Amino acid sequence: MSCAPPPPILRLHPPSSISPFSSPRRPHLSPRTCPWRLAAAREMPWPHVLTVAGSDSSAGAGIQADVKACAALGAYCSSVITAVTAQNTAGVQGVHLVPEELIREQLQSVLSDMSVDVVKTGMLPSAGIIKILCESLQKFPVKALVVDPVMVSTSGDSLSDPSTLTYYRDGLFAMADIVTPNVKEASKLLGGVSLHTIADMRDAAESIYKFGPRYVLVKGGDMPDSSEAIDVFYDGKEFVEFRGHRIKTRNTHGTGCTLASSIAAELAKGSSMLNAVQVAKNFVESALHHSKDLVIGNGPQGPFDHLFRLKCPPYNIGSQQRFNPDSLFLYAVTDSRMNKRWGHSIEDAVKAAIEGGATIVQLREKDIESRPFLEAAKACMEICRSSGVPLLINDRVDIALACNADGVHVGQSDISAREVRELLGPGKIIGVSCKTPAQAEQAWRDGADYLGCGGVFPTTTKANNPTLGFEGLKAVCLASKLPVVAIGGINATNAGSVMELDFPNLKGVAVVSALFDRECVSSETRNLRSILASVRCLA
Ligand SMILES: Nc1ncnc2c1ncn2[C@@H]1O[C@H](COP(=O)(O)OP(=O)(O)OP(=O)(O)O)[C@@H](O)[C@H]1O
Ligand SMILES: Cc1ncc(CO)c(N)n1
Ligand SMILES: [Mg+2]
Repeated sequence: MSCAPPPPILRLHPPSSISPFSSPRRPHLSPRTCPWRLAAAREMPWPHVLTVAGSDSSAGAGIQADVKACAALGAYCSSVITAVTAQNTAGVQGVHLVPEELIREQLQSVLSDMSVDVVKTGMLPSAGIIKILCESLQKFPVKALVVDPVMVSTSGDSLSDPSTLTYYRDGLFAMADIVTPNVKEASKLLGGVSLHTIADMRDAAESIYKFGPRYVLVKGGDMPDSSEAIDVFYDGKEFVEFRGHRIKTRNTHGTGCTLASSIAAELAKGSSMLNAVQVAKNFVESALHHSKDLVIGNGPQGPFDHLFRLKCPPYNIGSQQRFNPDSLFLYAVTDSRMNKRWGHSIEDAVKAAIEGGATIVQLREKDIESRPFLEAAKACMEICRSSGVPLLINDRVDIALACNADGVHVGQSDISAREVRELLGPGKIIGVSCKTPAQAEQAWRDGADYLGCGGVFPTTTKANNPTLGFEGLKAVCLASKLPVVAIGGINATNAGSVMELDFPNLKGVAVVSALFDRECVSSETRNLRSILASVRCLA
């Protein structure tokens, strides 16, 4: 590509007159004087990412990928277009830069009006454009800046002028929260060093960090001969390797743009940087997995489906309430043998637990046939829905899907939380039983919503279940940011002492026999709830 000077194109209006409309221009409204803002009864925040990037006519990368990724992850995405490219699945056929003054104008229009949370950059083809962006960001500071230093397309075509290197290194990087080069870009930024191993990627991340960003992620999508796609993250002190399955597919056009936009969307939603990168990495991997056999175009590199989740069950993205960790407060876990012993049906047991104040229910039915289990699960769903209590199913993703349960709880020997997420989609709750910090870390990486940690006390409900004690519970709570519910041998006598531990992420207790191996489930639940509430001062 030749970036300077841009190839001539048919101009609709001369570059000197940026606005084709007659003046005066619309003024920039202040939020305080805006009449429709004053009229709004309640403002709902909408996480907002502004992408400053190039258009890709094939819509797999660039602005088009950014808008789709943000939409898929629930963020609004506005766009300042820096260049228009002619691309398809074979490569880049043409590039035309948008006049710099119009880029400045686009930045001013969006940043002055639209409460942008995070700016994400993609193709910034000229040094002048980077300079304008730096000036605009100084004038309109945002919460975070994600810089994807796009230089070459995966097809090998150049997407930026060599003079941009200095402006990236000496200007934009110092303003960035995270910089996300692929190995080729990292090499260019560092004067052509060759990167072949994870150790090389770490060295590169360390060197790029010195240009001033808060975090660096060197992406390894283009590293050859590996069953894993490994990205190296560096925060100035420690390295984290983000490892995912390498999906065998030709449809990888736009993975880099999508990763950076997904990080931006998660940051706009309030995530920490590590969490944002993990969610983004999982999102790209899932999207590639779901798109691996799609065919579009005749060239060697196709686009993938950012909106793959719309095709996943349960087809109801966005209709689910977000998981509220406080619902773990009094977690009732059913057991069919206990119900049989006391002559309770599953439905009656669940109804009674909710009457007594259970805040979440899990059906853990180990010895019941699938069909009666599903019938009972559907009846329990109705009971739970009408009382606003989430219902999870232990282990059985098929039953959870069939009754549209609120989620699934899995143990260490069940299918992984990541696979459950693939099957259930993003709106559902996933819990994982964990005994160690390493298991907790894995559950978080797999996209779990909460951890069940135990057995805290000896229990007869589960055979061969080692007791962790308070020390084991503490280790898991301290090692994880996820909410935790304690489980194992918890009853009215010892529940208070568990809640008194008062770790910030220890949200409640999960109980089986102390609720269900009793004649009157509702009064046992009520009693336990008042014990917990007296410790946590909750009514
Ligand atoms: N085949 C694959 N399977 C799984 N993950 C992949 C695959 N290819 C790339 N990734 C992941 O996608 C993300 C983007 O990395 P990549 O190195 O492809 O960026 P990029 O070269 O800038 O992308 P592009 O230029 O195509 O937009 C990384 O998290 C990387 O690990
Ligand atoms: C417009 C645009 N931005 C970024 C990339 C990198 O994938 C691309 N191919 N095209
Ligand atoms: Mg790539």
